[in-house]
Amino acid sequence: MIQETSILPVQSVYPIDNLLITAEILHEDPLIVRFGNVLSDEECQALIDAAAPRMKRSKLANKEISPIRTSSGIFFEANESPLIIEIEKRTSSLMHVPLSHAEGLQVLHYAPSQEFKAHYDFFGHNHPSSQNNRISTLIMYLNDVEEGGETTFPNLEISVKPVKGSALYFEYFYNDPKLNELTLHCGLPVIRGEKWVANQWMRKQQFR
Ligand SMILES: O=C(O)CCC(=O)C(=O)O
Ligand SMILES: [Fe+2]
Repeated sequence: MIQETSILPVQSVYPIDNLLITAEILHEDPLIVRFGNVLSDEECQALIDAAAPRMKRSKLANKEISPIRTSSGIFFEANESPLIIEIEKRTSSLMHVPLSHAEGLQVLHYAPSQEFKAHYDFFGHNHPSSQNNRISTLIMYLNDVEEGGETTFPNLEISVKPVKGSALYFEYFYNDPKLNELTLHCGLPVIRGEKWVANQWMRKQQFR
C-alpha cells in the first residue's frame, strides 16, 4: 500500500496553549492517535455542567432516533461561551484544521447499557452533507468510566479506554477509500458508571 499524507503531522508532543499535549500513535494508515493532557479536570467538569441541562436523545446523521445510537447529546453553538471558544481554538490547533472548518462542539452522555454501535463519522455520498464532508474526529473523554465504554475499531483491533482529559484522534480524508473505511468504530456499552465525551468534527471546507 502506498502511504498517504496525513492531515496531522506526526509528533510525540504538541505544544499548544501553554500545554504539552502528548501523543501515542495507535495506527499509521489510517492515522489514529491517543492524546494525553488535552483538557484539564476543571475544563472537563465545566463542559459537563454546561451540557447537562440541555441533553437530548442522540440521532443518527439522517436525523433518526435509532438503537444504533442510544446516548443523549447536545451541539454547542460556535463561539457560544468563553469556555467553548477556548476549547474550539485548542482542538483546531491540535487537529491542524482551521477553526472555520469546525462543526460546533458536541457533548454526549452514556448511562449504563448505552452505546454507539459500529459506524463511520463521514457521510455517505448520497447524504447532502457529503458535499462538505467530515475529514477528522477528536473524541475528548470528560470522565473516567468504571467499566465499559471503550471506543473500539473492530477492523483494527484497537480499543481505547476513556481516561478523563485524554482524547482519541482519527482522520479519513484519504484518497484510498479502504483507508477511510478502516475508521469504522464503536462506543461500547457502558457497564458501570457513566460516560461523558466531547466530539469535535472537522469538515473539508469552510463550515462556519
Ligand atoms: O463514545 C464513543 O466512544 C464514540 C463516539 C462516536 O463515535 C461518535 O459520537 O461519533
Ligand atoms: Fe463516531
